[in-house]
Order: sequence, then C-alpha cells, then structure tokens
Amino acid sequence: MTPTVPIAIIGTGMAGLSAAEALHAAGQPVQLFDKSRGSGGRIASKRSDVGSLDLGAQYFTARDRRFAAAVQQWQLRGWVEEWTPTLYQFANGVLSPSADEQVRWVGKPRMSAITRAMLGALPVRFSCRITEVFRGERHWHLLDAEGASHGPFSHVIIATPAPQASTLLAAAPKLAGTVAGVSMEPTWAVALAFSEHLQSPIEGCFVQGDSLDWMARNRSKPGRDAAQDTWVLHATSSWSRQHLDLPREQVIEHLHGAFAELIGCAVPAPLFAMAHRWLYARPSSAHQWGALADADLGLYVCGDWCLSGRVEGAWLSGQEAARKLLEHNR
Ligand SMILES: Cc1cc2nc3c(=O)[nH]c(=O)nc-3n(C[C@H](O)[C@H](O)[C@H](O)COP(=O)(O)OP(=O)(O)OC[C@H]3O[C@@H](n4cnc5c(N)ncnc54)[C@H](O)[C@@H]3O)c2cc1C
Ligand SMILES: NC(=O)c1ccc[n+]([C@@H]2O[C@H](COP(=O)([O-])OP(=O)(O)OC[C@H]3O[C@@H](n4cnc5c(N)ncnc54)[C@H](O)[C@@H]3O)[C@@H](O)[C@H]2O)c1
Repeated sequence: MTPTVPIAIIGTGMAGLSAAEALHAAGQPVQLFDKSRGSGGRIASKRSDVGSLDLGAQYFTARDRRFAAAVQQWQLRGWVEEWTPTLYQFANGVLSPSADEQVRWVGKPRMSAITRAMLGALPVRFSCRITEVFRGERHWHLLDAEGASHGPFSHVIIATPAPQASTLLAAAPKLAGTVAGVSMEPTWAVALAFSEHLQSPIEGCFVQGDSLDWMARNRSKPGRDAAQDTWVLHATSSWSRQHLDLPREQVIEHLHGAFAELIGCAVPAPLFAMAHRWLYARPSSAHQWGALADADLGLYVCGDWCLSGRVEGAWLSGQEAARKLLEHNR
C-alpha cells in the first residue's frame, strides 16, 4: 500500500464512518465523500423550530460483542445514552403496555451526534454526489455530479444503500450484479409537535397496523428539547411503497389521523408537522455478507444491507470492509 495515496470512502453513514475509523486507526489516510450536507445518512436528526427531531434511526441495540464494546466507548465519551421509554404495542386492534428488558441506545443530544463525533476531523467533502468510480493506470478516481474529478486513491470503499452502490460499480460487473440484486424498502417518516403535552403515557410504540409501524415521543429521549411534545411516526414499508409519491401534506394528514385513532387520548392540531421520505430505508431481506469486495481490483462495498439492516449491522459491515482491505494489502 502507498501510505500517501488515500483510500476513498463514499458515504458518511454509520458504515462509511466505521470503515474510516478502523482504517485511520491502522494508519491509513482516508478521504470521505457524501452527497448530503452533513454526515449520518439514515442516522438523521433534523433541526427544526421545535428542536432536533430524529427522523431516521430511532435507537439501536448492541447484540454483537465487538459492537457492544464500541458502544461502551461512545457512552464513556458522552456520545450515547440509554433510552428507557415506556413501551407500548398495538396489535390486533389493541393498545397495551409492552415493557421489556432490551437495552436501547440513542445519540445525545440527537441521534446524529454519534456520527458527527465519529467523523471528528477526518477529511470529508459534503454536497458531493459521486457518479462514477473509475480506475486509471495505477489508481482510482471519482467523478462527481458537477463533473469534477477526485483522486488519485489507492482503494475505494462504497458505503451507500445497495441501489446507490450498484450504479457506482461499473468497474466490477460481477460485484455490480450481486449488489443490484438487493432491493430496499421505503419508509415515510412524519414528525409532529404539539404545544400541550398529550395525555398519554406512551413514549415508544411498536405498531402492527395498516399504515403505522412505529411511534416515539422524541422528548422522552435524553438531552432533547422538552418544551413541546414532539412525536416521530414511521409508516410500514408496504404503506410507504404504495404511497411513495403522495404529496407530503397528505402523508402528514394520513399518519396524523392513524396516530390520533391509536393513541387513545385527545390529539389537537399539531403546531408543527413535517414529512420525510426514505427511499432506501431498509433491505427487503437480511444477508450475511459482512462486506463485499473485489479485493484484487481494490473495490469494497459495505452498508447495513450486507448484514442486519440496522445501525449495528452498518457498523459491523464497515469494520469488515476495513478488515478485508487491510488483510489483502498486508
Ligand atoms: C426511518 C428509519 C428508521 C430506522 N430505525 C432504526 C432503528 O430504530 N434502529 C436501527 O438499528 N436501525 C434503524 N434504521 C436503519 C439504520 O438507520 C441503518 O441501518 C443505518 O443507519 C445505515 O447506515 P449505512 O451507513 O449503511 O447507510 P446510510 O446511513 O444510508 O449512509 C449512506 C450515505 O451515503 C451517502 N450517499 C449515497 N449515495 C452517494 C453518492 N452517490 N455519493 C456520495 N454519497 C452518497 C448518503 O447521503 C448517506 O449519507 C432505520 C432507518 C430508517 C430509514
Ligand atoms: N422504518 C425503517 O425503515 C427501519 C429500518 C431499519 C430498522 N427499523 C427498526 O429498527 C428497530 C431495530 O431493531 P432492533 O432489533 O435493534 O430493536 P428491538 O429489539 O427493539 O426491536 C426489534 C423488533 O422486535 C419487536 N419488539 C421489540 N421489543 C418489543 C416490545 N417491547 N413489544 C413489542 N414488540 C417488540 C418489534 O417488532 C421490533 O421491530 C426495529 O424496530 C426495526 O423495525 C426500522
């Protein structure tokens, strides 16, 4: 490996940052890219007039020993805290308490605080959508949507949802074929804020319904702005797929209605409402790939969809991409 030529990492979600951290710790220079204005990907917190709202990942669990050790470090640094919501479930038309023993973690004071802290001072270019990944005589180069080229790079790690990764894999047709076979499901997310606190004990609720899948009281998480009663609602994959192009106001109206019917208390008109569409929210099925690679070429692909489709899976997949890269180039 030529230590002065950096490794390009496309995507600053949990998978890309996990790979970046591992490579940086091994003394390898990295250069990150993201099409968004900030890091985090689906670990997203939207700043709004009613405080910061976690619109993507709501919390995460740590079942793998290695991930649990990383989370322990994050906790010591104050990046994450345990969230202990009063949990409910809605199943077969019945709303009931559903407490359990599962430890659930959230970023503090917002979910995206974790990825922001992981990025630290690593070199990154935001608002830079990579459209092409190509190999020159010795090194890799990237082309962005503005037509600018970036490089040279010794290796490239693509850490995006599968449908976005497959379009960047023209240099490795076999890998591209595998990745193109992964489908991902959408999720509509809606945030609502009420000026008065709703008369409900619910802080998180797993819903088995036609349209709603999950609802959470944002202010029940540690470090959140508690002035308003803010809620985040997620629609099911199938409702989201069927209503992919519904105007945002209608998505808000529908999910607000479903929420009001379910929660069992008076629900006034929200003083704030917004909707966000996640096109590639979760893989349709889980895989056990860890990370994918054409190691001879120097191309690696990682993301939650290579494993469990959760924050933990994304972190593990990034670690695995870095491990494969370092091992192949020892
Ligand atoms: C609504 C919702 C709720 C969820 N709830 C939970 C939960 O409660 N618990 C849990 O564990 N998981 C949850 N998840 C899943 C979790 O968010 C993901 O598993 C994890 O964040 C994925 O990380 P990633 O790095 O693989 O991908 P991403 O976070 O999607 O990161 C990919 C990054 O690549 C960038 N990118 C894409 N294409 C390009 C390009 N061409 N050029 C440059 N940059 C590009 C994107 O902007 C993005 O920042 C949820 C997801 C959603 C959407
Ligand atoms: N909306 C999306 O796009 C998206 C994408 C990825 C993950 N997620 C969600 O992220 C969560 C992460 O999963 P995890 O395994 O880390 O967390 P987890 O163990 O809390 O939940 C896993 C699943 O188990 C069930 N469950 C857990 N505790 C329950 C309880 N007390 N009462 C009733 N049902 C309960 C729910 O169906 C839940 O979806 C899941 O809820 C998943 O649906 C959502």
